[in-house]
Amino acid sequence: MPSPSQTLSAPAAAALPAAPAASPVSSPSAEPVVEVRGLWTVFGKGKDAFVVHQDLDLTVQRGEILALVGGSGTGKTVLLRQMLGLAQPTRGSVTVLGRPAAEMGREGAASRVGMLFQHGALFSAFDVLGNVGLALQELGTLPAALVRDAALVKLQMVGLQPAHATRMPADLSGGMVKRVALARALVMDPPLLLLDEPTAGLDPGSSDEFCALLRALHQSLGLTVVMVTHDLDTLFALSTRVAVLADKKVVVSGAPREVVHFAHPFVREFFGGERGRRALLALPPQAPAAAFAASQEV
Ligand SMILES: Nc1ncnc2c1ncn2[C@@H]1O[C@H](COP(=O)(O)OP(=O)(O)OP(=O)(O)O)[C@@H](O)[C@H]1O
Repeated sequence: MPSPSQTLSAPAAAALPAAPAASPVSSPSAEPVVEVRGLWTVFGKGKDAFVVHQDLDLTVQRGEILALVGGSGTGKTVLLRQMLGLAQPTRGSVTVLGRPAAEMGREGAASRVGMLFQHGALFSAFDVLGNVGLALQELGTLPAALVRDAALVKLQMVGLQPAHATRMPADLSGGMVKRVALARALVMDPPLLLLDEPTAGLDPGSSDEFCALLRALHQSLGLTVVMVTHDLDTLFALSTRVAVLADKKVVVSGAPREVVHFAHPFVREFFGGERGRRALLALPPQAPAAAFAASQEV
């Protein structure tokens, strides 16, 4: 059993059946997309200071789908916001594609990182096409027709029709809101996609469909994905690696079927029980990405 902060590495990986050769776009390579080093996040000051992250390290390699899990308030969403450059570390660094995330600026962020916020966070005053094309329109450098065409392409990519383009967010189903939000996140073709509870609020059928869409886009676009999820079905359906946030840092990371056995109260509580067993049993005998994910560094 690995010690805290340890990656489930070579020995654990060796215990797994050999993974089939993965396609080039989805294979994690030794090329970090996200590097978090010595991260401290402290809110408040003096006697009110509240430490969320304490000397946290995390590396996300190209092509991974990393699931970040942890108890409520452990700083998962804050960490995503730091990767997007929307929140600053108190100390330490968060680097995306070799540059400090905080220095990306709004346009730079949109072309490097796409974010799917929990519940979609669509602008209620704009129709579907307006929401999807917003980041391109804000650049101010493209003709309106081009922005419209690019947004239509992205709508199609997420399985929506041109007929949906003029609908308002209030007239969309939960699954459609997620798809529109995903199209918006991908409008500038970012290599990194951040997902905050991607299937929250969806019924099981819509959740499965959305997972299938995410898997297909990860494969076809060669995306690197970091997702926060409490949903075990989503975690096991998508992730190539799981990182557990507890005690203010990443206490373990590795292939999903390995991390479930890590001795930590949160891991026992999160993966234990009937739901965890069911989700684990539903895994194919050799999850394709599991073996190579097990050898990644935390
Ligand atoms: N801007 C802020 N100012 C002060 N405290 C904050 C701020 N943003 C987040 N926090 C606090 O930091 C902690 C971590 O928040 P975060 O939303 O990242 O948790 P989480 O792990 O995503 O939790 P959950 O799973 O419940 O969504 C919480 O206690 C939250 O109240």
